Amino acid sequence: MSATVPAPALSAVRARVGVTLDRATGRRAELVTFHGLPDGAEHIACVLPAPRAAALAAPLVRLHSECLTGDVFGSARCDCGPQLDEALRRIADEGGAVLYLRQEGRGIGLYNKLDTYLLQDREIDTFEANRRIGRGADERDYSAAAAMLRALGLDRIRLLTNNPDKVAQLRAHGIEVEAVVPTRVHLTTENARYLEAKARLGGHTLTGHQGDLPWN
Ligand SMILES: Nc1nc2c(ncn2[C@@H]2O[C@H](COP(=O)(O)OP(=O)(O)OP(=O)(O)O)[C@@H](O)[C@H]2O)c(=O)[nH]1
Ligand SMILES: [Zn+2]
Repeated sequence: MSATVPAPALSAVRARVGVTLDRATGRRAELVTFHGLPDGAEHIACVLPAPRAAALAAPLVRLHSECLTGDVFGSARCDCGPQLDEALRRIADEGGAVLYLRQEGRGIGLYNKLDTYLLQDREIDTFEANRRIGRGADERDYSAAAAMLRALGLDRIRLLTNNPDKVAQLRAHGIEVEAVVPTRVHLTTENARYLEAKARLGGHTLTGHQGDLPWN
């Protein structure tokens, strides 16, 4: 009689690798990989343990959508680089996780995003530019993020975001978002048009800014 090999559990943790994060004040973290994520992409979690004083609050979580231009090269066209730094620092202070989601260009991919930048250079906003190349304004789906949170045992969280769609999608997947914590508004002259489009067309609630926002 042959033994039955159990099918691997859907979306389980594959490996936890210890690293020191210079970007988050030298704190130790774990980079976590997964088996069986619903979209098959190589999403990764960066888990930071809670310091003792913060251990009672629900963990603080950021779903960070990949932005190679902003995260790696520091492009000033968007606010992704400063948002990633802010998230790592705050989560290092409070305990939680950054899920680094491979959803470049709000799901359209890097080359397509760079094509839309050429359109944006002709005064077309970031959402319309996606549509002009035949793609959705925002194609992101957070079911993999929900599966990662579940595999990490993080079913009850505080979510660091200004994007209501992330909250709605996680809740629809059964993640208890106990509180929504706004990220700072990293406004510069170069990214002002991008942020204005997020607030006006993307439904983002940009409130965490000291002083008036130019589009209010
Ligand atoms: N298509 C497209 N994608 C962009 C552009 N600028 C940034 N992105 C992508 O947008 C994603 C970040 O999304 P945002 O809308 O800035 O912020 P968010 O993550 O939805 O919301 P927050 O949680 O509040 O930060 C990343 O995947 C970036 O690659 C752009 O001009 N066009
Ligand atoms: Zn960006």
